[in-house]
Amino acid sequence: MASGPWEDHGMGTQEHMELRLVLVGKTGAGKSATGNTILGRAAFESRLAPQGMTRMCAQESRLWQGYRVVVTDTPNMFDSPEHSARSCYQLARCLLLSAPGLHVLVLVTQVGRFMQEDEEAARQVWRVLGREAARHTIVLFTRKEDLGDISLQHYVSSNASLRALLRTCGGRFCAFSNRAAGAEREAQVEELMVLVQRVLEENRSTHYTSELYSQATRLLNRSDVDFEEKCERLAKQVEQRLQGQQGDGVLGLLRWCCCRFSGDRSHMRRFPGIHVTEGCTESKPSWGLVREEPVLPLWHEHSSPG
Ligand SMILES: Nc1nc2c(ncn2[C@@H]2O[C@H](COP(=O)(O)OP(=O)(O)OP(=O)(O)O)[C@@H](O)[C@H]2O)c(=O)[nH]1
Repeated sequence: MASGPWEDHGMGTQEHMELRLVLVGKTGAGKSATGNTILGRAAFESRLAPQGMTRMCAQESRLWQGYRVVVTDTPNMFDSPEHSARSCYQLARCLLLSAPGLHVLVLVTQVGRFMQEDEEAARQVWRVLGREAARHTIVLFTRKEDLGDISLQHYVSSNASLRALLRTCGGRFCAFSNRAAGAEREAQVEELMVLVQRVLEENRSTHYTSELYSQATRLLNRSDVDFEEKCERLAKQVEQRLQGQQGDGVLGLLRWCCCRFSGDRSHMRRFPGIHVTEGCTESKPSWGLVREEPVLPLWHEHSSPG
């Protein structure tokens, strides 16, 4: 059974409790290589490829201090804002593989190459999974060796977008050199697992779930439908959800303003990207002063998702 920081999570005494980690990020960020570091073996194919190496979500696991750490590797599922059928299918596959819900979402990005696509990957994955998934997110930087003499802390504090992203993720981040081997590699895994432990503590040891995950679980219980068919069916639900959200904007604005004017900010987290420009006060609401914010969420201006 687990020892040290892992023994007291209220997760029961069952051997090999599952910890489901899902790796997401843009093409070439190092998701597969990170998965291999965590697993301690070359389980996923990791190679530089202009169009992306990983085509299908895949899952592998290892035992770690009495836990079964289950890692789901994904392709870039958010390569176009239009949400292609391929992306919806991969999202569905990812949900089915990690049902009934993920414990930790690992957002993988490269040191020195944090770009709009990384922000987009984060926003899109939270859009599909639900905004509260940010509470389960850890940002993991690959190519740690490229930092040279610069500390990771210094690196992240020098970029405003990164700072915003990390605030949204509760300040949970770490860096891997996926070229590392042996003790150095295991020390990195240990560092990540300390953050995983934090996520568990902050979420009362429960996994993250959502309506789509519930649908995935219901589908998994159907013995009359094969896995491919389950993926196809859930992909339709994913597509509908994404389409539904496009029409949710006005309703979102309305709800958001109502929350703001009533002083209740608890619902604001549900509508990331909606921002009130200067001049819109609680005593003087104005639709004209409300706009969609193209970058990360508004809540880092007001409160973190605590
Ligand atoms: N030097 C160095 N190279 C890395 C590191 N992590 C990943 N790479 C390299 O970056 C390239 C892309 O890595 P992948 O793991 O395939 O990236 P991915 O995000 O899974 O890519 P797709 O599956 O194509 O979306 C590979 O050539 C890796 O060897 C790292 O920490 N250091």
